[in-house]
Amino acid sequence: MSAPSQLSKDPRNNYFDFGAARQVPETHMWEGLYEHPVVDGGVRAGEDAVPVVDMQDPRAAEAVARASEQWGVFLLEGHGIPSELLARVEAGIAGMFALPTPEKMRAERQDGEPYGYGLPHIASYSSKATWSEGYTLSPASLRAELRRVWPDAGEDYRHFCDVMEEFHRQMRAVADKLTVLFLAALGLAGEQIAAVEAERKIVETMSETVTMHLNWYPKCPDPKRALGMTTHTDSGFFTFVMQSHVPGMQLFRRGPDRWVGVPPGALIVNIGDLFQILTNGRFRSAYHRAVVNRDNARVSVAYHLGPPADVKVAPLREAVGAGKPAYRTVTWREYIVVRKEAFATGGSALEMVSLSPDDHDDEGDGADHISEIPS
Ligand SMILES: C=C1C[C@]23C[C@@]1(O)CC[C@H]2[C@@]12CCC[C@@](C)(C(=O)O1)[C@H]2[C@@H]3C(=O)O
Ligand SMILES: O=C(O)CCC(=O)C(=O)O
Ligand SMILES: [Fe+2]
Repeated sequence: MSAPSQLSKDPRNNYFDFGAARQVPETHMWEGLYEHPVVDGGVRAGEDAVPVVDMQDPRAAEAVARASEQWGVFLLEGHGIPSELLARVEAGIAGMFALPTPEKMRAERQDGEPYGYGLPHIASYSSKATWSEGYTLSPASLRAELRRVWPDAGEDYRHFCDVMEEFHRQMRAVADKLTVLFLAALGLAGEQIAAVEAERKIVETMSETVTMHLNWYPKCPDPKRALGMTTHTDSGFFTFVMQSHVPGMQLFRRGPDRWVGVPPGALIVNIGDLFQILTNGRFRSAYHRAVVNRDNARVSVAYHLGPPADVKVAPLREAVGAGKPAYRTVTWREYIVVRKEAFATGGSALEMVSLSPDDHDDEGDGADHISEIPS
């Protein structure tokens, strides 16, 4: 059985015990994490303030368009998910990761398998290990999946499944509403969507393919040298990230190069690479990473939405207009392979599927295309 990368780093016991670590070992020590300054992205941060979209605002679609074009990320308010549910999700996840390692390892994700306990794909693309644990789940197979952790299907199991299913139900409803806002932001009205096969397929299938990735970032004795999640863009259409009360997500922005700390509390929406392709580059995906801290362990949940793995994604006719498609057609499955290559070369996966790489301008403001993964 092959172990997830971070778990295999310590040859003495085959997993790394974060709770017992008094310092960051060489295996988990990253260079150059603070090459660029870190600034606060709170509401009063002027041009560094991460955009906020209130779903209840009659002009929400305009705000979605602006934020998706200029940042590729926004904080979502007015979504109606009770904070009490989000607190239960957080407590449930913290409880699951607090289980003894051998119990979690029963659900270890196997090579080539999409779901299970273990670090995300991108963790295996770096030689250094991250200060985190992960669990990837499909809501469709949640109960069967979690029986691997809790074979007795007792009270803890039932409670965790109930909480995560309720979270999924509510997130799915928010995703449907946000999809309508995204389409309105692109100038596509309901009748047009129904009439155009590609758009109809996207709207209908997106919430069937949800993947949840649970992240656990333990307290770290030397947080400036360790990293919770490697710098990346999400690859699907869009992702919701719930990061409760402990901050940790940072966004990379150009002009000047800096990391913007995302304030905790609200639901975060990240535009993914396939959405950038679909909108012919109008909406931009954003590089982000997760840092760790000394005083608090942190939980986050990423709720990834995208097309079925083998559906072809190409720039929408309406987004291309009289211009040219900026990207070739790709499936999500193909794109994940391209992204792995991009990590190996330090390049940009979007650029690798771009039809006119020379047209990209790498200078300028934060919305510009970034052709290398920022360190
Ligand atoms: C649906 C998915 C998006 C994801 C790959 C995956 O198949 C399941 C895990 C997701 C995740 C979570 C952490 C960061 C990320 C880049 C990774 O390696 O695994 C994302 C993937 C993605 O957005 O490409
Ligand atoms: O934990 C975070 O803040 C980031 C998580 C993330 O980017 C992801 O799971 O895709
Ligand atoms: Fe992400």
